[in-house]
Amino acid sequence: MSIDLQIQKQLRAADRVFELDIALASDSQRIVLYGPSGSGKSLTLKAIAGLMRPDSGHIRVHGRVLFDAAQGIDLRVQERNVAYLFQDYALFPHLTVAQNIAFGLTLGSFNTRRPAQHPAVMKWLQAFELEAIAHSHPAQISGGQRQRVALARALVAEPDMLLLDEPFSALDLSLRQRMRQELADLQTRLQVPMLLITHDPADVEALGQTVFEVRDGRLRAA
Ligand SMILES: Nc1ncnc2c1ncn2[C@@H]1O[C@H](COP(=O)(O)OP(=O)(O)OP(=O)(O)O)[C@@H](O)[C@H]1O
Repeated sequence: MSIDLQIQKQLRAADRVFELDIALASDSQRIVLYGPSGSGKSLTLKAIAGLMRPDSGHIRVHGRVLFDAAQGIDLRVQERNVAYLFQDYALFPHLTVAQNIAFGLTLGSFNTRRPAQHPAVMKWLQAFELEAIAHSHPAQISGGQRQRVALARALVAEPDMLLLDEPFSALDLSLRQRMRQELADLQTRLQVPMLLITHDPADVEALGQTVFEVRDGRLRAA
């Protein structure tokens, strides 16, 4: 099973209460959570990554328990072995492309001085055709290149699952189409299970092998 998740969370803000109550289990390699803004997609993704703690339930990825309220298990973000690709990619502006990718490595092997020489960093620079811009900074490269750098940084630690938050929203239309195809090809090549959240039907079309629709904090099979 790629993922087995059942979580509840109640969030209060001023006079509003939002109830998240999500249960999904799938062994698909490409899962898409699809739904309108404010439906609970990001909260679900954050719970898997360990950035939001559910009130109750459990989360298992690849058979590994990341969270289980009843058993008192709540692995730290660094222990979860899942990669999170943020909507705006969250690259470090003061680090080069190679340094950004190296940052995704576990602390023991992180070497800021010569990251472009690290075998794992070299592998991803080559895989994403980023060698020529290895020493550039994020502000000096294109949107598509930035996305590839963010993907490389997410994948360099060989995660059990790749979590993607609206990965194409920052790109213009033509690039979006191309990057969708790139991501689909990449997923086929690497066989890393991915879970993507989006409100864009074109993402569902291109990448959704298994699709769940999220409405008002709950799922319904799409
Ligand atoms: N810290 C918080 N406190 C209170 N309410 C919150 C908090 N974080 C999120 N919410 C509420 O929970 C609901 C779901 O938020 P979430 O970010 O998961 O939506 P989403 O489906 O990812 O939307 P979008 O596509 O706009 O990012 C929203 O109504 C939001 O206002």
